Amino acid sequence: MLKNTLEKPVFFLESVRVVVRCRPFSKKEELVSCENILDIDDKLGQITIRNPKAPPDEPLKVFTFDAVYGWTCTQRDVYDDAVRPLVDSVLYGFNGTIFAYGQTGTGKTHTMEGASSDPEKRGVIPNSFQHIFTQISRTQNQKYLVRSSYLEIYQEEIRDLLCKDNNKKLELKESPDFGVYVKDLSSVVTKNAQEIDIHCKMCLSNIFRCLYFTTCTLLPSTSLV
Ligand SMILES: Nc1ncnc2c1ncn2[C@@H]1O[C@H](COP(=O)(O)OP(=O)(O)OP(=O)(O)O)[C@@H](O)[C@H]1O
Repeated sequence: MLKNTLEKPVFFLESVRVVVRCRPFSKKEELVSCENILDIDDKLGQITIRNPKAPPDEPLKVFTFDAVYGWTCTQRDVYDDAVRPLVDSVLYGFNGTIFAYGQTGTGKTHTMEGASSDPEKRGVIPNSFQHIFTQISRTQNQKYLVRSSYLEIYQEEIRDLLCKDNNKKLELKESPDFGVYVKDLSSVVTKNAQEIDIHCKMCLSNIFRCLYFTTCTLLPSTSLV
């Protein structure tokens, strides 16, 4: 009997988790002596914000999240804690989305893409590709089909970044069978992380982005026991 090496993932109790990553000051912010107004408590998942212009008796504003990551957190820390369990559950057959949100310059691209040349600086996207294909290569009694799509949502308009004519605006639809989907969005079958990387690089030159996400569909097919 062939052994299934895919471990049952640790599921989060919540179906939606909100985590916050606070980036360090940029050189420019240091040069103009920006003042830190945040206090991060990663054990409690809390961020406390002090309004520097407020009178001293004004209460601090405290916000609680599922997790918070301070400026010393590495790309690997963020991946292992916030993303790895979700990707594991996708490999187990569940749907999962990782969505980066924040105002310009807050670190979405750094967190999601990072610098692909340095393994320590790789972000969520390349790390999840690596994770998915490593796990697939270790699984012996299950076959996977990985399809990748790359799209941009900018000012309410959806563009297919794998399509040469990406000026065509796509529509968001809902079907009783698949749920919400993007009509006519192209997808390519990908066999390894490098192939996805090549597709992403082709797409990146076309991006003028405000928000994006990638989707990977994993379709377990025949189970060989
Ligand atoms: N955790 C971090 N550690 C070190 N540098 C960071 C971190 N997060 C972001 N930066 C740096 O801060 C700058 C802005 O980050 P980034 O480009 O990722 O922001 P963004 O949210 O994607 O902005 P935009 O919406 O304008 O594209 C970059 O120079 C990036 O390298």
